Amino acid sequence: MTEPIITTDNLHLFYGKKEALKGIDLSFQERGITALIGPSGCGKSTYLRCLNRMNDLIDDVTITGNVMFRDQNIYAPDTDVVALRKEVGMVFQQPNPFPFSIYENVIYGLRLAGVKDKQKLDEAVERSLRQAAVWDEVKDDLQKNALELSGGQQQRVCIARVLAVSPSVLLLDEPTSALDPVSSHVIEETLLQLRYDYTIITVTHNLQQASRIADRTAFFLQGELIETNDTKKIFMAPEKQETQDYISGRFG
Ligand SMILES: Nc1ncnc2c1ncn2[C@@H]1O[C@H](COP(=O)(O)OP(=O)(O)OP(=O)(O)O)[C@@H](O)[C@H]1O
Repeated sequence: MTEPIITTDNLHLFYGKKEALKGIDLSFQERGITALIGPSGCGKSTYLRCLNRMNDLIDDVTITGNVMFRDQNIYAPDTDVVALRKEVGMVFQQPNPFPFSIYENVIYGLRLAGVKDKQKLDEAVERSLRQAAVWDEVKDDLQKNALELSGGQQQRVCIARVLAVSPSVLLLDEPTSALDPVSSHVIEETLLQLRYDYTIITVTHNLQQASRIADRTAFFLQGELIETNDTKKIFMAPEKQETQDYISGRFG
């Protein structure tokens, strides 16, 4: 096995005095999809947000333990958080395009990074929209306001916006839960293609979705990681009783 791309080691997180993550040891190999599952409030989103320091934006959060991205401890004081979030990008539950054109949405990060070369920007737009499987639907009207697209198209433009800055890791927080079944299916198919090139970590409430798309699955309960394994094993032969109870619908 190669070195993991992300490792968390004894990761604890407190919101004020409330401990939301209770010492999570988990690592992710490069490429492929890992699903984070578990009942509401178990800490999935909190954990995901630790991986690119999104919890920094929340008041009164205390984090201890290590989060390594390759050989870099991302909570080290000298971490360049903007550079980190370029490498470890995030897509949220609600599609959140900016209120301007599809083109400008996709190149947003590149503009921030100072890229001005029109040909480079055009290439990045086409590459990213193709990878996000929305190019054919929008290529004739890239100047259209992204807010005029359907929810599913908006979400794929948001994925393209993250891909445009060439990340290594994609974090997705319930990326389909605000979408209709057809759009959700298209996003799932898109992720199944992207898994060959990117390390994808997705939070999902939808166990069928986890079993359809994830190579590996991690089950969280009350701030603890109960079990992680190949998805087939988690669903067919979990090692822990709590996992069995959860996937068979006994709680959550
Ligand atoms: N900003 C916050 N301030 C205080 N407590 C929070 C905050 N965000 C989450 N929590 C608490 O931390 C715990 C874990 O929440 P988190 O959102 O990570 O769970 P989750 O498993 O993603 O839940 P869901 O599936 O409902 O989104 C919960 O008890 C939640 O109430």
